[in-house]
Amino acid sequence: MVGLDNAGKTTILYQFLMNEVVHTSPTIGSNVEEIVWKNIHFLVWDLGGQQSLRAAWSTYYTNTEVSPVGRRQDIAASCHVLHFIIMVIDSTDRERLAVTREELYKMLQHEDLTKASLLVYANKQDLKDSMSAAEISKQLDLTSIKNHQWHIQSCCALTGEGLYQGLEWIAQRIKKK
Ligand SMILES: Nc1nc2c(ncn2[C@@H]2O[C@H](COP(=O)(O)OP(=O)(O)OP(=O)(O)O)[C@@H](O)[C@H]2O)c(=O)[nH]1
Ligand SMILES: [Mg+2]
Repeated sequence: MVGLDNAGKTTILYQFLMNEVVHTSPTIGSNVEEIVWKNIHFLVWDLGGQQSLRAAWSTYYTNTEVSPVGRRQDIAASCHVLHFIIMVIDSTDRERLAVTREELYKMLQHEDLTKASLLVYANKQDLKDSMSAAEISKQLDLTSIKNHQWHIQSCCALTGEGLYQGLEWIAQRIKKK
């Protein structure tokens, strides 16, 4: 799970895990949690989005299924593992959408992510000056993405609205494989 700082990644992760809004501070490094939903184990890596930390994102692209916890390596070895990119966007952050776009296309070109599908969360829809998913999709030129499956989902991490619809899209993609 990637995206610029302040997008709401950590808030989303813990909303999934605990059904509540936790107090966050900017992530330095990463958080990793396992979310189980509809019998699917999502091992979610939440990466810090500050500019100085973005260069480190690519170090997570390989072997994302292997966590420091040995038990999960067993799970990874015995199960069908698929990789997804979840990109979280602060839908009010118009000024930095171009930066997000740059980071997104850099990721999609990375050789370790050629098979990854992309879920974009247009977060912070509760704020009245937020851009719609359609507007963000247009600005990011998502329709130009041909080599990756993608989907954009509007959401609000504070209420949880839209979050599971995003996971549902991932679940559907898993079923089709
Ligand atoms: N209004 C509103 N605020 C949100 C929403 N989601 C997250 N926030 C707030 O946005 C701020 C940043 O959230 P984080 O989850 O820490 O952001 P992050 O993407 O993890 O940031 P980094 O760790 O620096 O990359 C916090 O104050 C959150 O409470 C949302 O849907 N609506
Ligand atoms: Mg964070």
